[in-house]
Amino acid sequence: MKTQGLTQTLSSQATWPLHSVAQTQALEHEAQAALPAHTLMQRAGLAAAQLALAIAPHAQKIWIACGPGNNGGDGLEAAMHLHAWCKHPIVTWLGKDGDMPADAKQSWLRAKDAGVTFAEQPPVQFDLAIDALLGIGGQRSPEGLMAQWLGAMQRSDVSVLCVDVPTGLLADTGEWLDTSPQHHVKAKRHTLSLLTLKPGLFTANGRDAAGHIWFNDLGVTAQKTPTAWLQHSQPAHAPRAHSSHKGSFGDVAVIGGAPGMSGAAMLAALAALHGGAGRVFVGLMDEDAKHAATAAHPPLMVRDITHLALNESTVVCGCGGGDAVHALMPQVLSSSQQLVLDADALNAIARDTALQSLLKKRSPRHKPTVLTPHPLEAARLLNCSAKEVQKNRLHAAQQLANTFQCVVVLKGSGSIIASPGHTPVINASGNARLATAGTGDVLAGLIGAYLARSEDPFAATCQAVFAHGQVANAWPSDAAALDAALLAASVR
Ligand SMILES: NC(=O)C1=CN([C@@H]2O[C@H](COP(=O)(O)OP(=O)(O)OC[C@H]3O[C@@H](n4cnc5c(N)ncnc54)[C@H](O)[C@@H]3O)[C@@H](O)[C@H]2O)[C@@H](O)CC1
Ligand SMILES: [K+]
Repeated sequence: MKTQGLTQTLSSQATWPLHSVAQTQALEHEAQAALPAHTLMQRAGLAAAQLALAIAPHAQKIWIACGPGNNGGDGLEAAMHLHAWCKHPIVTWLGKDGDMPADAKQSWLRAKDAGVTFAEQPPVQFDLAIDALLGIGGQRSPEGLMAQWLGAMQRSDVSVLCVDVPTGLLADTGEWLDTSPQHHVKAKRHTLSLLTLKPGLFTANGRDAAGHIWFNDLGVTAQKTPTAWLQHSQPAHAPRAHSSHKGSFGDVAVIGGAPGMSGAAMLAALAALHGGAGRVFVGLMDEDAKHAATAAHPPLMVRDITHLALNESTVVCGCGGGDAVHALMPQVLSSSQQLVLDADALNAIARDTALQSLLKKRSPRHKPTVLTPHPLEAARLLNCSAKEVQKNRLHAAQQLANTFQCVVVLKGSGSIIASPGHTPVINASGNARLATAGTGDVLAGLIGAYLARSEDPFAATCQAVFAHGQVANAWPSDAAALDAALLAASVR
């Protein structure tokens, strides 16, 4: 077993394994059995103290809020180091003598012996706060003193370093233990994930709660298949061969754009074009919009829907389709070689069990399908509420994928890509710039382009989702606001 692990920022690796709370606890037990007692907590505390110095090198007064369990023990260990390094840590601690885990008790005794300052209340002024209240053992909503201390941290402008997990966040799902407004986090935040990276840090409320994420494996290597993978970057596109031609990169056919909504289909089509599809056909449902669309975008081939070669194309269906798209769905589901279903196409399927049967038949016929629901569309397909979907996004995405034998992209902060037989992926790119109308249409078109030139629908979908988010990440802060048209023109 390695010695003290290294604290890393996530940019050093393209993908990261994410482990559930149960897997992390099993790993912790194994490692503890192989190491001298108390080793892991000492490593955790040292890593937290070192990171505190790195993120706030000039901080003198450091408030460390410690909870009753081992997360609090990590905070107490950190306090000892900061004290030894001539900083001024002040610990407020919720543990009770005689009623605490053995590791945390040892740390408490050692911190007292070392002369660390303990206080009943947080200091009025502090330069850095360390949240060591709850980690992966948090099971109920913080209340009383713990809630007060969390509120004080969250109201302060001072940076907060969360040990392992932001207190109150469920490490498996990224849901808050409660929905109280104290979670509107203001301060700059860092989270040091210990032993493993947990999925809840990257999806649902996790990204806002955790801020900048750091990882230290405490010198322990996780061997088990992870619960999910984090996609943090992606390989550059392979260069196009000189001999390639428009047929080398596949045909995408976009179907949608009912009267008044042709813009949505055009966004998807433009994204497919800029995303590298060889040829992009558009079957607009709004007859009156066809001329204008052809004139405005000559590279797109606007056609009658009945003239599209569905059985030779990657079809993107549903963007701006309205209720009228329902009538087209039996043919789209039966004939399309590869298929991306978005928006109104998903709503049509959710309402009609006959369409659901057609969708389920596609996979056995080797016709890959990608569904791109946002949480409400996913809820309609799963016959539950959007709240239930958000409660466990990994589970909801996998359930949809298994039910319909499709690749599923569950959109939202930390989009999830699931497919039967694959470990799900959480996408790390993207930000709130994408929270604007039409970005979902762009994503559907881009997935179409990536699918059209790939043999592996799951990998192609993961790459397209990452590339879509990456445009928002790279968008200059002083440039015009990123709208869907700019996004469609910028995707690659
Ligand atoms: N045991 C060890 O050696 C190690 C522990 N580690 C740390 O230990 C953490 C897990 O420790 P625990 O399993 O003790 O769990 P936590 O410390 O996360 O919290 C569990 C404790 O808090 C109490 N609790 C839960 N919700 C509460 C609430 N709302 N209000 C008040 N009390 C509440 C529980 O009754 C229990 O006593 C990890 O997240 C990590 O920070 C890591 O440092 C790895 C090594
Ligand atoms: K914590």
